[in-house]
Amino acid sequence: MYVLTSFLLSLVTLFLSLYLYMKKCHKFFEKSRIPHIKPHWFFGNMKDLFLKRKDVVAGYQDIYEELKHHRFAGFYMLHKPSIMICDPELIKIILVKDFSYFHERGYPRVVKEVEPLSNHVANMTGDEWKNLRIKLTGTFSSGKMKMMFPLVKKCAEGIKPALNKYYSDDEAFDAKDLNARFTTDVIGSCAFGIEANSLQDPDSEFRKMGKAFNEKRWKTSIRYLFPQVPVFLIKLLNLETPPPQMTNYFTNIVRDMIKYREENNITRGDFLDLLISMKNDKKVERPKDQNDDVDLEKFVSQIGTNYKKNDVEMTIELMAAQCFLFYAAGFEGASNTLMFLLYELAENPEIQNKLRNEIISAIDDNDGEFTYEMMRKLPYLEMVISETLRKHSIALFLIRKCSENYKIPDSEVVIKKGSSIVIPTFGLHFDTRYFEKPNDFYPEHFSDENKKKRPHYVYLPFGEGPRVCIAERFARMQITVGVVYLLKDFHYEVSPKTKKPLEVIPTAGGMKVKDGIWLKCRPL
Ligand code: HEM
Repeated sequence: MYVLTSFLLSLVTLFLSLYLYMKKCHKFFEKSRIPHIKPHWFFGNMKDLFLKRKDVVAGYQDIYEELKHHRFAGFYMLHKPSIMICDPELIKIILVKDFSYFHERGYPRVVKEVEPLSNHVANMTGDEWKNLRIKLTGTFSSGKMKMMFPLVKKCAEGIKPALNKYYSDDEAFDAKDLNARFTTDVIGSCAFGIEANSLQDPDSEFRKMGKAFNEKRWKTSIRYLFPQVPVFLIKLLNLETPPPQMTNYFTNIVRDMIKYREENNITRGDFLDLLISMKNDKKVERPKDQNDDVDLEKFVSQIGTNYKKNDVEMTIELMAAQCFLFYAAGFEGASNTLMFLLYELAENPEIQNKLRNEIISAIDDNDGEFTYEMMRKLPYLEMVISETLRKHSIALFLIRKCSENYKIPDSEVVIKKGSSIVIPTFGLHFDTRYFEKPNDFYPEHFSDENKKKRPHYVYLPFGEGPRVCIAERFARMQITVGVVYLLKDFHYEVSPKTKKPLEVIPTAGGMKVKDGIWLKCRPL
């Protein structure tokens, strides 16, 4: 009896302590005088999400719908307060003008000694990030993209033979798998300088390694939940991202490739070449490029001058990590955008036909050749890509961590150092104030006329400000080339195997579609 009473008393005390703690945390917005949604005492504003009554996308959309008429407002992830910025002008101030307060995303720290491949520019912070970002920004200029165009095109030539395997026996194919293999070949060629050949051989070693990395993203989620987990536990529980055998595999490719190129004086015009030239010319702080359309001066002024400018030593490990970036930060974005685009075209045959006509007549007018310059002459394709990136944005939201107490302009509210800021990409992309038909696939959202009508900073597929996606040009080029090669020889339709509605799950790497997207294709 005594044991039972003590047990019950302990339970009640525990529950009461938890209740009082949560209540105290949930006073934050009230005390700060920030408008917010009334929280549940335990779940905060995440009740439907935690009880799986709603998926993550729908859950966040509901929060945005409740908050969207405020310039900024608060919500609680369990006990943790987050501030959502809804006003486009304020979004601009936070992402660009007052960037120096918001230069971090608050990602879990990288332990360089045990996970050197994660030591890439997307994960870096402070001066380390600034110095490397300045150095790498020029490697994604239009001039450099023109150099990489033939490599991407060569990979895209593998799409036709890969698809030919599917239409012959009238079977549906998985658009997710096909585009993942194309993206893998592009990463192999442009970042690592190898022929990955995964379009023809789905079991190629390079594809298997990349696939394994993307499937292991749940480990990243654990690191988000426990950002300060000690190194010995990371090792003990195998939480290194990526795991050691993957680190060895990708680092060895880079090491061997650099040695081979240096010994044989070989250049290919790829990303690795650019890294090698940085390694060998330590004094060059930024890549020199006459053909550069990257405004580095503006970029440097945006990131602020209060940082220690230092040259970066390009070690093999650091170079390997930047090559791996194409997997870690770029893979899901590029391959998913192509997958969703194909799905939307299969669902919307009129759009598909209009797009194909544009592509085929541009190629015909150019003596049957698809060239880099032609990419600018495909306005409808650009609209279709932009609409795909709106409706199927890879990121549910952008995040920033406040690095110093920050007074929100035209308000009395001070955002405390360490607070999380959420910019609701998805919410903005589906807001009828900015996009007339948010739930449709409607490329006219991106006609010149409609673009002019919208405020800036409501369309954010690649983010904005100095921490914007470094590779937007590369990603757009890869997607454009991919779509040209997918459409010029084949027509796409939904099949009885196509799952509707699609089950989309946001993960640390981007949106994932459960069970793939099964389509039918027939040759033209
Ligand atoms: C369609 C394809 C892609 C999409 C939609 C996309 C989108 C994004 C977004 C939303 C961000 C966050 C921006 C912010 O916080 O403001 C980002 C960051 C980044 N992306 Fe991409 N991305 C794509 C492809 C790529 C590729 C191919 C690479 C390859 C190198 C890449 C490299 C990066 C890097 C390095 C960052 C972090 C930049 C920094 O912190 O300085 N992305 N991307």
